Amino acid sequence: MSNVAIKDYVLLMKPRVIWLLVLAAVAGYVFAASPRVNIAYVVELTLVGLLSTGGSAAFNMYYERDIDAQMIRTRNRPIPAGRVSPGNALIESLVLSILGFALSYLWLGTIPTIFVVLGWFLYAIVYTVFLKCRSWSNILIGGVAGNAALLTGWTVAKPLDLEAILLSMAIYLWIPAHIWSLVIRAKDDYSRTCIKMLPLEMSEDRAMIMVALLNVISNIYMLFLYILFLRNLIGLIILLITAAWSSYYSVKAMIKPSREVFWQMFKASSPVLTVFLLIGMVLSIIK
Ligand code: HEM
Ligand SMILES: CC(C)=CCC/C(C)=C/CC/C(C)=C/COP(=O)(O)OP(=O)(O)O
Repeated sequence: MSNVAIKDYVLLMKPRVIWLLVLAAVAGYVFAASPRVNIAYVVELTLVGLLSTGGSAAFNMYYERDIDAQMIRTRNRPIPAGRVSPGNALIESLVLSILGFALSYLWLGTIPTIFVVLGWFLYAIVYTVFLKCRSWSNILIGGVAGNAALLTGWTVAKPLDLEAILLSMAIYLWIPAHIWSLVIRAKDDYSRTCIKMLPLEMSEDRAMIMVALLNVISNIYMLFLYILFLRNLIGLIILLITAAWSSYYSVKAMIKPSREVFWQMFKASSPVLTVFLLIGMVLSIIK
């Protein structure tokens, strides 16, 4: 198999995206296990996370190959570009996913595996197959898969509890601004497809105000969690700076709305969640 082909089979896993899902799962574990963190579980969660989220992403690319061909952002993906056959992509998806589920059960146990399978099913089947072209509520239901990623890690160390749910809600509340900021910026692209997204069902001005506000609400919620659970001034200041940077784009969008500022908001979304998870892990271990 040539290097090009291997690269395309890796691209089917959406590596630019799933690394943060794996970090969410590892962070869930560290939040629950601190200060007694078992590196073996961190490695196992990383491998299970890569396999299961990568398998779900490959299934999404297989199932949505016709939609991907319609959007400028996605038409050069391996299947619409003709570099990987749909059949091979489906095989990769199923092999990765089943291996991920099996290793999760062997290494992590029943409850974490339930969250892995739940996350996979919510994203690959409920969101991708049933809702994406049927209702703008697709991300409100599919977004629970984001909770599942963090809860997979948490339940390796502790039973599910209110703290776990509140922490996982940082991801759930982060998703709408994360995806809808991209939808606003790529409105013409999305409008060519069957995909339903709330910003496409309302005036652009109202969509911009809604997403700008959701972005600020998501940032405030993450700061609230730090104050509630971590109470570390340095960590709070670091998150505050990151959240302020992200919220700056919301303020900019409110003053002078433009599609470009929503691209900047989208690109700022992952760093905010990354800082929240990373600093949260460090503070959990040292507190
Ligand atoms: C229903 C839930 C979600 C939807 C619909 C969604 C949608 C998207 C889309 C359309 C992209 C652009 C992909 C591309 O063009 O390659 C993206 C990028 C990304 N997503 Fe999400 N996402 C969701 C949940 C999540 C979650 C839960 C995480 C992590 C915890 C995440 C992490 C990322 C990252 C790291 C990127 C790359 C961002 C960048 O390029 O700067 N997403 N997402
Ligand atoms: C535990 C587990 C397996 C969880 C699954 C996690 C999860 C929430 C995955 C969503 C991340 C992702 C690849 C979104 C792309 O959305 P999209 O398909 O709308 O993006 P696209 O338009 O770029 O294809």
